[in-house]
Amino acid sequence: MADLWQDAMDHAVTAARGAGRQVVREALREDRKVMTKSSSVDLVTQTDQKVEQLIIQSVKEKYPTHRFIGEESVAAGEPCVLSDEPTWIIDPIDGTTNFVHGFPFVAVSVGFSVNRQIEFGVVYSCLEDKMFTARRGRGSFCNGQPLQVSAQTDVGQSVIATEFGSNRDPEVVDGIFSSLRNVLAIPVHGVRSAGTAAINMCLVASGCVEAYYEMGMHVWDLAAASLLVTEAGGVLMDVEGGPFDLMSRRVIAANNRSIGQRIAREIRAYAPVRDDAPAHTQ
Ligand SMILES: O=P(O)(O)O[C@H]1[C@H](O)[C@@H](O)[C@H](O)[C@H](O)[C@@H]1O
Ligand SMILES: [Mg+2]
Ligand SMILES: [Mg+2]
Repeated sequence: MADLWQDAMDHAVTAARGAGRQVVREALREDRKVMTKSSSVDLVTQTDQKVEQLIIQSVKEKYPTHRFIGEESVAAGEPCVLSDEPTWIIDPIDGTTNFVHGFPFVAVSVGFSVNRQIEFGVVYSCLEDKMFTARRGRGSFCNGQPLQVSAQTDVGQSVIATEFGSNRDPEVVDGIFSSLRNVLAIPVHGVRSAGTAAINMCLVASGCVEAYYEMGMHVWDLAAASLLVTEAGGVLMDVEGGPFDLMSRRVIAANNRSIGQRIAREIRAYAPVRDDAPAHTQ
């Protein structure tokens, strides 16, 4: 059967690869002017803004009725609304801190939802030149090769990915370290941070790490890569073990439910302001 969204997915792949190769990688050769958003450690550059505008413009020309949630557009005051309408969910640079410092994990992330369900996800890891793609019901791939989550069932034989985020509120930082301590003391083989939610989730999809958890990231960090995880056979859940909610800013992505639930028991959960809270949706 013909795939209704194949053209759109092809467009996302071309746009993400083009932006990653021609804009992000080129910008890494030059001085990067760094600006801040919500705090002094929440970074943004002109490259983030340029990539987002390039992708949105190219999509608008082809699909004038489609909607957008873009990280830098929301930062500039655009609403963050996930409706039933076809919506492109864009993180122009996932891993901006990495980008600023030349730490080599930087991704362009493009998710696409219809009826609040992710139809396809595209994550281009710019420096690794890896194109991660997933289409709902049709599997996950890296550079065209199928992906499968790890078969590990013993959490004690697992590697877990997480991030420290950009919230330096002492209570939030204490919670992060308390969770990290508990996870390490399970004990697991190790804990890793790629510096980007999207790449951490692609690592789960690739079978390199068994689970990734974080609180405080946003819908644009998760949208595309969430489908990579499930289409590779993994599961998504809330950090307290309940159903995953794309707008909640909380996630566990795991290779299977039992490892996900085991990690959930160790997390000191908090509730960040949701992406669909009124201040973000007007
Ligand atoms: O702002 P960008 O798009 O680089 O994304 C975020 C990461 O993806 C988070 O996992 C991570 O924890 C950081 O909060 C980071 O900001
Ligand atoms: Mg991001
Ligand atoms: Mg970003």
